[in-house]
Amino acid sequence: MAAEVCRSPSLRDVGPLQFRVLCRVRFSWAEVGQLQQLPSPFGVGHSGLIFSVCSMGNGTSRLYSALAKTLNSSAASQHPEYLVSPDSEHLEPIDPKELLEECRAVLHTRPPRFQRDFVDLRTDCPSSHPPIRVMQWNILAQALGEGKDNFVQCPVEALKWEERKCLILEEILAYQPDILCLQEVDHYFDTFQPLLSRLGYQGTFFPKPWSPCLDVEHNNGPDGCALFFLQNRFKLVNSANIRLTAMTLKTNQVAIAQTLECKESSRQFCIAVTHLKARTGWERFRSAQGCDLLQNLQNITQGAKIPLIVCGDFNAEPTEEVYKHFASSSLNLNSAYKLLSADGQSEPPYTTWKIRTSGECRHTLDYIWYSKHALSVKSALDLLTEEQIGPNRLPSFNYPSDHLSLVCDFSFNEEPDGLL
Ligand SMILES: NC(=O)C1=CN([C@@H]2O[C@H](COP(=O)(O)OP(=O)(O)OC[C@H]3O[C@@H](n4cnc5c(N)ncnc54)[C@H](OP(=O)(O)O)[C@@H]3O)[C@@H](O)[C@H]2O)C=CC1
Ligand SMILES: [Mg+2]
Repeated sequence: MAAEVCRSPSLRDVGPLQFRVLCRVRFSWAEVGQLQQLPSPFGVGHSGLIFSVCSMGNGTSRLYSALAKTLNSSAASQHPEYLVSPDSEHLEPIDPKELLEECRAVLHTRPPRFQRDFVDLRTDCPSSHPPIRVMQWNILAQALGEGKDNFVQCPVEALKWEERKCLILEEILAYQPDILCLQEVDHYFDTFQPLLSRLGYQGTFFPKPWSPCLDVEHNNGPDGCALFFLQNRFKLVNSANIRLTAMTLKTNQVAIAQTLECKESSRQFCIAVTHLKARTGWERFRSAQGCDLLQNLQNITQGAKIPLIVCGDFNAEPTEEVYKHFASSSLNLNSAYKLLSADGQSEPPYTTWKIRTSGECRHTLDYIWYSKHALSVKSALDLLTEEQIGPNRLPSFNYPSDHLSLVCDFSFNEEPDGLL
């Protein structure tokens, strides 16, 4: 194996502002065998890529250094390279405004951002503490967008990572969520973890065990779920990386669940992110994965004693069984985006809209579930209109993913005892 440290500027990858230290690792298939013996924080993708599956930071950097020393340095190879954890300890904080300006400079040839507004949902529940802003977003894995998804009306130039990542960052910087729940992240270590840590977030990544990204030539590693929270607002109480099961079988889908404590109020809550199995024909499988996730969340919230927020691309319309399991769970959950409808009972008409070879795919698949007695939704970001999305649908030069971001502001209800 050969390990080398390379330095590269930030946003372009990524611009002149920042300076990054990255560790680049190359290893042979023989070494992949050795890597399989490693303890759980590390995993090996089936194309021979190494990745860490635990929360990043100093601990992982140290683990990585230890790993590098255990491998035989004579066995250099021509096998795929993968960028492992950058050492975020040495990274300077970034001013979000400066990063936004850098993103806009990269995007100067693109059409302007779509305007989306927060809808005030007026709860009669005043809170003395600032709301908790949660963003749910399937950001579209770069390898899947370029190699698998077949977005037939989307020009390949619109998918260029150097610009698309700026559109993703711009969306995050525009809404400044306190908590960010992402799916299809295949640029965690080289983009989101280093940049978001410099914006004050603590991140965790859990890749899919057999990510379809690894089948794509020139992939950037596996895709998975990522969860980020602002360190100045929350303290991590505990964290669980969950590989979902279906009828007791281990599946390729994952979730992250973390218990956080608000620094202002000392109130605790659990936040979870997941991405369930896609495609028609897999409805029962998704339902079983949902049941497994609910069971895990029952245990983590001590039988619903701790308020819960679950964000996900469920790959299921509201008519599906998995949706009904969540809606009728003893965890007492409601789906936040229903509150945007006139009667508060209907999900939005779409959260994803794309054109594949099979035709137009317009579906409601993404949700933010919350403990309806313990939490209130103060406001929610409205969705893009059909006109904004345009005739070629998503992704596009204006919007980086085939899924829309969902953003909600939550507050704790005053007297949740016994009502969770
Ligand atoms: N070697 C092995 O033993 C195994 C390998 N694998 C690999 O994993 C892949 C499947 O993984 P799995 O996690 O089950 O994947 P999923 O079926 O859940 O889908 C993977 C991704 O494909 C996107 N997708 C959904 N519908 C379509 C479509 N019609 N066309 C193109 N893309 C679509 C989904 O995006 P969205 O959620 O946005 O809809 C999703 O991110 C296999 O193709 C294989 O490569 C899997 C298991 C075992
Ligand atoms: Mg997708």
